Amino acid sequence: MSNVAVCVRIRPLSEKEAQYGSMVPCIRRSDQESFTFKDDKEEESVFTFDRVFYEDSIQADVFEFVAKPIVKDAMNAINGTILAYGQTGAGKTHTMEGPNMQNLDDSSSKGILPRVAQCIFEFIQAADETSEFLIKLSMVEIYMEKIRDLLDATKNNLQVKENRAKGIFIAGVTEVGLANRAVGATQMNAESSRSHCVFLFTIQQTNSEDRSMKTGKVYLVDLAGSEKVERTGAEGKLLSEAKMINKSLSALGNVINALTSETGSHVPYRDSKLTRILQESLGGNSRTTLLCCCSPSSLHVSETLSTLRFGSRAKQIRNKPKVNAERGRHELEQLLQKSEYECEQLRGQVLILNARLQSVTEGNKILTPSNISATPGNPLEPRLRAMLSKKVPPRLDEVIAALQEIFIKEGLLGTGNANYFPEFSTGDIILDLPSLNSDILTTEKGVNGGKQELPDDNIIRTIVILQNSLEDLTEQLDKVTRENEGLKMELGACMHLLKVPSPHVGIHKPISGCKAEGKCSVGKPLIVRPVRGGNDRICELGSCQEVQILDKCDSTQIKWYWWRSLASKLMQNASSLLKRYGFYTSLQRCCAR
Ligand SMILES: Nc1ncnc2c1ncn2[C@@H]1O[C@H](COP(=O)(O)OP(=O)(O)OP(=O)(O)O)[C@@H](O)[C@H]1O
Repeated sequence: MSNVAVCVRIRPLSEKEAQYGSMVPCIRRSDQESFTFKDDKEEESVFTFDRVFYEDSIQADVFEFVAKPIVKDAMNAINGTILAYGQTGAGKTHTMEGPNMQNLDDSSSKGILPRVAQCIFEFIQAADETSEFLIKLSMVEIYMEKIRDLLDATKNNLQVKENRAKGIFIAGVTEVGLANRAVGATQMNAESSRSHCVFLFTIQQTNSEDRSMKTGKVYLVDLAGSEKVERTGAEGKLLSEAKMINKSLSALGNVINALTSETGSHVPYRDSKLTRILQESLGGNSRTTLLCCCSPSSLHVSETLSTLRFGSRAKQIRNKPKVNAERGRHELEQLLQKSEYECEQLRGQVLILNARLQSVTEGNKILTPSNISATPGNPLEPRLRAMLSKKVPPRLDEVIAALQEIFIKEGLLGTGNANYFPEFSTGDIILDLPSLNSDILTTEKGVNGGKQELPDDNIIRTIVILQNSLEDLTEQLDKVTRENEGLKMELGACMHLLKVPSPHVGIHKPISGCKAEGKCSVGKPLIVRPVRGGNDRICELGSCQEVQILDKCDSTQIKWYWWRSLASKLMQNASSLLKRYGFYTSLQRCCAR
C-alpha cells in the first residue's frame, strides 16, 4: 500500500496580483516540504506535503520529482496518475503542458506532458534488446459531464466501461484530430479552460522471446478550475458550466472523503465521469500524485486554503499499485507444473483422509497407537502403528508410503497406481497430518487417560476434525484445479501468440484499390506484418493488402528500425507533434511524409 503523494506548486505573483504590492503573500516558505499559510483572519497554520515547489521552481524540477518516477513505474507496468488541481489561473496548465504548447523549442519551459513523451522514448532507447514497445496516446476532455474525444470531434459523448482485462477504460476513444478543447473566458483568467482534460499514455511492452506482455498507463489530468462559482462572475452558459465543473469536482471531493473516512463508507465513483475515469487512480491500483497549484497572493486566500485542505485530505488515500503483466510461456509452464503438483498432493491427502474417516466411522475406533491393536481387522500395518506411536511425529512422506502400500494391499488402489502419490518429501504439504494425529491423541489422553476404549463423543470429535479437514482440502483442491484451468488457458493463448509470424520490413508498393495509396509514397519503407496462415501481408500503417517484401529482419532489427525512425521523427518534430496534443496525428503522418 502506498499513499497518494501530494505536492504543492506555488506560482509567481501575476502582474495583476503584483499591483497589490503592499499586500503580504499568504504563503511563507519554510522548507521543501512545509510552509506557513496565513488566512484572511491573519491566523497562521503550517502545511506539510511530500514536496513544495515555490515561485522560483523550474519545470524540470517539477517533472523530475512528480512525473519521472511515475513514467519509470509505467515502463514496469505499474499505472500512474498525475492530477493538477487548483483554482483557475493557479498554474495547472502551465505545469502540465507549459506556457506554449505551440512552441516546444523552448525546452526549459516545457511542462510535464511533453517531458513525459520524451522520457518514454528515452526509457525505450535504454530498454532491453528483447523488448518491443507500442505507445499510444489518447486525449479526452470532460465537459458538462460528457467525455469528448480531443482527437476526433465527432465523438462527443464517450462512455466509461470496465472489464476484467482492461480495467476501467473509455470505450471507442480514438487518436486523430485535436483542436476543440472548450475554452471560455471568465474574469479569473482570460484563457480559462472550463473542462477537465485527460491525457493517457499507454505503454505496451512485449518480450520478443516468450511473448509475455506488460502494460503500463500514465494518466495526466489537468482539472478545471476549482474556484467557487460566485467568484467567477459567471452567468448564463458559463454559470451552468461552472456548476457542472463544481459538481464533478465535488464528486471528486466526495470520493476522497469516502476513501479517507474511518467508517469505510461507500465510495461514489459513479457520481461523475471524472471520478469514474479516475477510479483506479484513487484508492485503486495506480501510483498517484496530486499536484495542488496555488497563487501566493492574499487576494485568493480562501481558494488557496480550500486547495490546500483538499490536498491534505487526499494525502491520506492509500493505493495498492500492482504490475499489469501477462505471464510468458516459461513462467506459465512453471506455474502450471507447480499447480498440477499441488493438485496431486491434495488428491493424495483427500484420499488418505477419506480412508481414515471411513476407518474411524466403520471401525468405530480411532486410528491411534493406543487402539490400533484393539480394532479387529484394522488395516493398519505394524509399520504405520510404530510410526504413529513415536513421540516425534513421523514424516508425512513415510506415512504416505506406508498408507500407499496398505491401500494397494486392501484393494483401495490398484497396483498400477503404485505411483499415484507423488514425492511428498519436500514437506510443503498444506495439511498437517501429524499434528492432526497428535490432536486426536491429545483428545484421547485428556478424556480417558490413554485407555484403549474411547467414549463415543471423542470418536465424534475425531470424525468432525477429519470431516472438516476433508472439506477444507476438497475446497483447496477445487481452487487449485480452477487456477490450473486458468493457467492452461493462459498458456494456450501464449503458445498461440508465439505461432504468429514476426513482422518484416518491406517496401510499400501501393496497388490499385489501396486506400493508403494517397498517403504512402512509393518506395517508402513501412512495417508490414504477414497474415497468419497465408501469403498476404497487411501494411500496418495503411490498408494496402499487398506489399513486396524486399528485406526480412528479425524482431530486434524491427524494433530498432521502427523506434529509431519514429523516435527521431518525434524528437525532430517535437513542436508539431505535441502542438496542442497533435501527437497522434503526427504518428499517422509518419507514413505520409
Ligand atoms: N510557475 C509559473 N511560472 C510562471 N508563470 C506561471 C506559472 N504558473 C502559472 N503561470 C502563469 O499564470 C497564468 C495562469 O496559469 P495557467 O493557465 O496554467 O492556470 P490554470 O490553473 O491552468 O488555469 P485554468 O484552470 O483556467 O486552466 C498563465 O499566464 C501562466 O503562464
